[in-house]
Amino acid sequence: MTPYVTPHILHKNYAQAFDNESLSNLIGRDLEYFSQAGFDMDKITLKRNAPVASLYEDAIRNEGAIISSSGALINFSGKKTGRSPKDKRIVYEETSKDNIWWGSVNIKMDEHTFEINRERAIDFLNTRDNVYVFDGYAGWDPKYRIKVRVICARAYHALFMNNMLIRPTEEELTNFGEPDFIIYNAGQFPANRFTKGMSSTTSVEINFKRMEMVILGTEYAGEMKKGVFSVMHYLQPVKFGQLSLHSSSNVGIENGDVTLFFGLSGTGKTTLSADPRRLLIGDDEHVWSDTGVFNIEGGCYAKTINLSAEKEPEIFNAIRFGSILENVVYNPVSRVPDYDDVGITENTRCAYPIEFIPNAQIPCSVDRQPSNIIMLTCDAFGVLPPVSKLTPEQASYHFLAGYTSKTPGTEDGVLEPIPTFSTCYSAPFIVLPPGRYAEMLAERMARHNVDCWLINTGWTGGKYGQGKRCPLKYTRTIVDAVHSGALAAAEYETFDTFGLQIPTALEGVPRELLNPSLAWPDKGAFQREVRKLAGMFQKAFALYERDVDEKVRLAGPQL
Ligand SMILES: Nc1ncnc2c1ncn2[C@@H]1O[C@H](COP(=O)(O)OP(=O)(O)O)[C@@H](O)[C@H]1O
Ligand SMILES: C=C(OP(=O)(O)O)C(=O)O
Ligand SMILES: [Mn+2]
Repeated sequence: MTPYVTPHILHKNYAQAFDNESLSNLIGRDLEYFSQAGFDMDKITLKRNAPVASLYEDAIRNEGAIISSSGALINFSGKKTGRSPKDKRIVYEETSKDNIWWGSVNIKMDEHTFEINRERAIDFLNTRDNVYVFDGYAGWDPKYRIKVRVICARAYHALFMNNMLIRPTEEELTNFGEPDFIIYNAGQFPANRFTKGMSSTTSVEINFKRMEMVILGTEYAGEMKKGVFSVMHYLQPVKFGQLSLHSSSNVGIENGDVTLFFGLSGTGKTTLSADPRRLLIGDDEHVWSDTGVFNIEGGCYAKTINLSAEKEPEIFNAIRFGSILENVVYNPVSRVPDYDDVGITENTRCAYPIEFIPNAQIPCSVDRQPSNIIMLTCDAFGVLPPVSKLTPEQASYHFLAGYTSKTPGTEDGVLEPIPTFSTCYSAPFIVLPPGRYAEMLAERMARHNVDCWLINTGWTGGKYGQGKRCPLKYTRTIVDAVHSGALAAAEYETFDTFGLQIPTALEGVPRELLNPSLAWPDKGAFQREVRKLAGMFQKAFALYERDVDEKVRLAGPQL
């Protein structure tokens, strides 16, 4: 079969895009690349940057996808419905060996095993009739962006990355050239457990020397977008000298003030950054550069569990033609999604292009330094106050400690909120030693005089199972007060043991909620949980103690 190249979705004139001459260029160059990589070009049909409509058709025809009542494509990722951190590895080679933070997060893989898995992925892709290619960018700032190529067997995965990467213009696509990073996604096919270094049939691996990623044995689409983030979390500091952030970001419509929201999965980055009073720069991955802030991605990946038009209208309305709903249960007659049904997983998701959010800042970058940093934590112990103001030392301390919980479903095997210390609020994606990100953050915060807030979107009035999660409306009121300046001007009291400054009053938020010692009915139980959590902080922070200033070490909880 002759390989063909389909026009990019943004192209206005299909007829022109099928013009033979412009196509032959692409085919010539791509043929060479794909043949060299081992693709059987006589057998497979390559679909490069295929139109959304045709990806819909293929996903429906070949993968059991369904069109939802609002036009989104409902897909299923199979057995894995969250990330597989235990099966994630980085290749140990001369460029990575002295840079990477090796340890429990970054498991070593040898170069030969990578080649075996890469070949296995390509062999699998060669058994398919259709192989999808999506070429796009990561990073909205042309100075710091990279070109990413995704090669996969499912139309669903191609559409997912069409939504999550930055979509090139027709001209950019024609002149795309060699990609900087390639993802081979053969997720339907297992890794061979007898291959040296494999511990299961799932394998997600990055090779920084080859600048390639191979996925076997998991079809969870989120692995690809977080793979791109891991690469940027490496390249931005190492190659460009810029700070990559696992954060969302938005900018004030009136005064152009920029806010970064750090947070591990499920803490509220996506939910809280979609704010009708502000323009959305991005919901998950950014770079704080010398000149401002830019988004790494071209789309958002929202959790849809218990989603409602009333509570989260921007996200609810982004679920339409072109969006992908992942593992969402739907009514088989009406095709209406049931966001309350967690029968498949609690980690139900929707991936949509960022322009589906009405007040998105496009291009997704600003030439302004941040004014506020919000560190989101989801405290399952119900101990931390819903908001506290951090000193620069406390900011460094909490960033390194990264205390929060893993939310159900996002990682394989996590069934209820599990307290965790996720350094830099991005442990599953961290590549370099945490101190490197923390130093850059502290330096930038000091240089630009940024205010920092710790916001607990987790439990209040009792621990998980007893208290309740901080109602979203109060968290939104708190975030509004950060932006209006009302919080900066508030009166503060000290929250003992943790030494945190908490506002004594804030309009729209009940007084007893602001101070957890008032919210807990059982004071003795509260004190015990405070001490328990403080002890956990101290234990977790021991890892970083030697590398930080005395002042930062003392900024943590004191028993
Ligand atoms: N107080 C709160 N603040 C933020 N999100 C909340 C709150 N209470 C409940 N939620 C829910 O928690 C989830 C947060 O997920 P999300 O914003 O996607 O997190 P992230 O983008 O950090 O992974 C959403 O389902 C949201 O509706
Ligand atoms: C997609 C993920 O991240 P987030 O929940 O931060 O969007 C993830 O952790 O798999
Ligand atoms: Mn998110």
